[in-house]
Amino acid sequence: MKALITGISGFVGSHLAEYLLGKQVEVTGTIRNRSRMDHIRHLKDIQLVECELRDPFSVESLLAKVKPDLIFHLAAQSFVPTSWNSPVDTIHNNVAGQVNIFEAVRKHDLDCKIQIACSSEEYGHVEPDEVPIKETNPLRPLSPYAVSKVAQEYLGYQYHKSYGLKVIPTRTFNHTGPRRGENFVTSNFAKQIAEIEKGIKPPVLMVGNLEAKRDFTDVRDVVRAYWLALEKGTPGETYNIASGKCCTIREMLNLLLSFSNKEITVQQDPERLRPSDVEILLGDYSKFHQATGWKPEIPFEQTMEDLLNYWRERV
Ligand SMILES: C[C@H]1O[C@H](OP(=O)(O)OP(=O)(O)OC[C@H]2O[C@@H](n3cnc4c(=O)[nH]c(N)nc43)[C@H](O)[C@@H]2O)[C@@H](O)[C@@H](O)C1=O
Repeated sequence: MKALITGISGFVGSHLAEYLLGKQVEVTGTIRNRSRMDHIRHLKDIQLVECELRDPFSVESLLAKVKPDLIFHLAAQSFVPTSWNSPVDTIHNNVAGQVNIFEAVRKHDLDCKIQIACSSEEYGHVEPDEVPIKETNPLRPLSPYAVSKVAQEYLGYQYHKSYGLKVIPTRTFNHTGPRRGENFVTSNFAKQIAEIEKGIKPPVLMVGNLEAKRDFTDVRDVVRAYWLALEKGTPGETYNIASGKCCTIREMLNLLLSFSNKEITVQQDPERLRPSDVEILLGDYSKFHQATGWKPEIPFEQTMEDLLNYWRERV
């Protein structure tokens, strides 16, 4: 069994590679020349291919060579604030990259299953009586990033219907754990605490909007879900991957602070506020559970402690 992971050097890609190697799957991953390699340097049994997904020729030759049975399409511009600063780049990167993959699969008549990493951000504005959110909820995206994910998902549907591609979109809610990029809120706060503990930074933790509510799953549960999505999911169907619980960003911060014995004050940085923020994301993952048996296993407290310890070893 051969798997291709786009964006293997990223946060989720590196965890997925570890998981697949544990299942004796042959793993090939795409990187770009500016990719950081620190998350995958320890993985000796993977093949790496330099590939710019926005370039159709590069993608075509990759797929002709690898001929994977499974594709996990994770590569994306995934930071919501960047999508306001560079909307065209986000849309181009996320949408064109995926179309190039679909076109190459079609052209080479590859019989593979394709998971596409879609997002709870697609739901965007959610009414109070719509939680926990089911897959049937309207999509009201609130950022260029969210729109790019809606486009990716609809293209998955269209290529499935038009050409029979076995596409399975996963709408994953927030996920975190060791190796989470430092821009994202959980890692950003954990890194600041680790720096304060080491005396590298004054004991003032900078924050944005603490009132938003998010549903966090551990990345190690998420990569298991991606494997199950391709093993047991139905092509053309979309699945929520979530914990079914949510907390405010303030509650998440307080949990992180409870692991530290430093006196830390919290200060809002207006630069960290967004033109529009999704107020609440709380997912219903029962459709995915029924299809695959998956449920999250790692408690949130453990995820956050592991993340803080990850940063304590690095700053
Ligand atoms: C499912 C979805 O999940 C992620 O998108 P996100 O929810 O935007 O993630 P985040 O960690 O940047 O923000 C979470 C919340 O936290 C608030 N917040 C407060 N203070 C800070 C702060 O200081 N930094 C950041 N980054 N956020 C802050 C911020 O305003 C927002 O309400 C991506 O993986 C995305 O790719 C994806 O698909």
